[in-house]
Order: sequence, then structure tokens, then C-alpha cells
Amino acid sequence: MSFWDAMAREPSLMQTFYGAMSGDSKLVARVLVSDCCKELFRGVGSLVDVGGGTGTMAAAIARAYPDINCTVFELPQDQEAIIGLPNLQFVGGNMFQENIPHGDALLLKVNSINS
Ligand SMILES: C[S@@+](CC[C@H](N)C(=O)[O-])C[C@H]1O[C@@H](n2cnc3c(N)ncnc32)[C@H](O)[C@@H]1O
Repeated sequence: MSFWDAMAREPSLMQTFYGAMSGDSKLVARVLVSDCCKELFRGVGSLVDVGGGTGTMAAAIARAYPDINCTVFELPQDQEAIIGLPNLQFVGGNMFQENIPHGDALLLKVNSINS
């Protein structure tokens, strides 16, 4: 059983974990969508956040760049995801077993506790 499968059996642990991931993403997103990183997004029309959790990072990018079509590719799970942005969608899947959706840019962000 994978770490992710095990965690899915513990809803409170899962909620804590994704809350921590989201908090980290909020912090990093503030830098990523600031003026200093504008060059990174030049010419990008679509972006896929692989393993993007509840969508915190992708949502920040989608808000800052309404012309970028953002997709979160994530294991199907019962977590509250960010909804309501016209240029943000979620696709459920396993990156090791299924094709990752096409995007001009792929984002694969891990949290500092993993690195
Ligand atoms: C360390 S968390 C990082 C979450 C988010 N990118 C962030 O930085 O806040 C890793 C994420 O990858 C997802 N994940 C793990 N294995 C995956 C797989 N095989 N396919 C797709 N997503 C996966 C997990 O559910 C989790 O949301």
C-alpha cells in the first residue's frame, strides 16, 4: 500500500497533510506570481500542475494569469478542491499509470518537508 493509499484511510491525517501543503503553496505562490517571475510565464497558454493537491498553486497562477488554462492532475481523492475559476480544472489520475494532460508547461512542486 502506498503512502497516499494509507493516508486516504485516515481522513483527519489527510486533511492535516493537505492543509500543510496548501499553506506552503500559498507562500511559494506569492513569489511565483510576483513581478520577479513574470518571464517564466511568457508564451505559456496552458499549464499542468502534476500532483497539485487541492489546487492552491494552480489557482494562484490562474488568478494572476487569466489567459493561462490551468489543470491540476492529481490522484482521485476526497479533498476539497478550489473551484469557480474559469481557467482552472481538475483531472483525476495517476501520473505513473496514465497520460499526464498536455500543457505548454508542467509544474511539479514538492513541499520542503520532502526535499
Ligand atoms: C508532497 S504533495 C505536493 C502537493 C502540491 N504540489 C504542493 O506542493 O503543495 C504530493 C502530491 O502528489 C500527489 N500524488 C502522489 N502520487 C501521485 C500520482 N501517482 N499521480 C498523481 N498525483 C500524485 C499527492 O496526492 C499529493 O497531492
